[in-house]
Amino acid sequence: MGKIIAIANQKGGVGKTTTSVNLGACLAYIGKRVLLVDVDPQGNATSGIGIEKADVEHCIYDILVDDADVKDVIKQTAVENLDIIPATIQLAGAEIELVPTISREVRLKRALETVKNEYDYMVIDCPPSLGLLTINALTASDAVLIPVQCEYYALEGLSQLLNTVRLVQKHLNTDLMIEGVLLTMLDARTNLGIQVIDEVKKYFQDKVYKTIIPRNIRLSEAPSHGQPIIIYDPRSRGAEVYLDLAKEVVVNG
Ligand SMILES: Nc1ncnc2c1ncn2[C@@H]1O[C@H](COP(=O)(O)OP(=O)(O)OP(=O)(O)O)[C@@H](O)[C@H]1O
Repeated sequence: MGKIIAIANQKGGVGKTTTSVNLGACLAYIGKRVLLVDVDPQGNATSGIGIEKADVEHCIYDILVDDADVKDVIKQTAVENLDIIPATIQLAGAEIELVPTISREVRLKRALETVKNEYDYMVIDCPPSLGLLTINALTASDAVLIPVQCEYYALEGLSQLLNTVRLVQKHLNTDLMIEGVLLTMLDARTNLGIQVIDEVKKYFQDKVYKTIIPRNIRLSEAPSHGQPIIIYDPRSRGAEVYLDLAKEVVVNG
């Protein structure tokens, strides 16, 4: 049975999509069968892995709102072992359209269960909010990975996220675990980065991944080429660290 990991933090621009795409691609690179699930209406994971929006006939919206069969929505990517459930801007309406529907929080869970045996890992890219889309992702997942950007106020807003995780654990998904906290966009030239690392480790202790993602220009260029870093520039520091993260995720079980 595949492990489902939600990449979540309601703060914008902390590295959720970069981590979803590159963790997914690196897990695939080391031979795991991976499904990337784009639950962000911005659809950046979809375009970042090289899927043209114009080529997307069905997307995650059809699964969540119209009960479409997951198998009809999954697309292969150019990366071996890596499939995707794409998102388009149509998904922006789902947050509101789902409100009056039956079992609105468990729709993604039920859908992913139908293909869970076909993958070793499913990685869900969440939107920057704690609405119904993120709740669906947390309800469907075995674990949540929280990217935290190495900047001032890094911990700000995390108590809201942790509160949402606790509510989901209590009411919707008792099995949900905190997979780990990932420090992202570290600028090693500043003392600030080191202070943030200390602060986050004090708070989350052994939940913080050993792998820390530095700021790396190649990581920010790769999405515009529709490629994960492991394909775009396999020798870059960015490729190295996301491969380290994939291995850490596998070792953690
Ligand atoms: N390690 C890194 N080094 C350099 N640039 C990065 C790195 N990680 C992310 N970025 C860039 O920072 C921006 C925000 O990253 P990303 O889109 O992954 O964040 P996000 O949390 O998914 O954002 P949103 O909340 O909008 O969904 C992007 O332009 C991305 O290319």
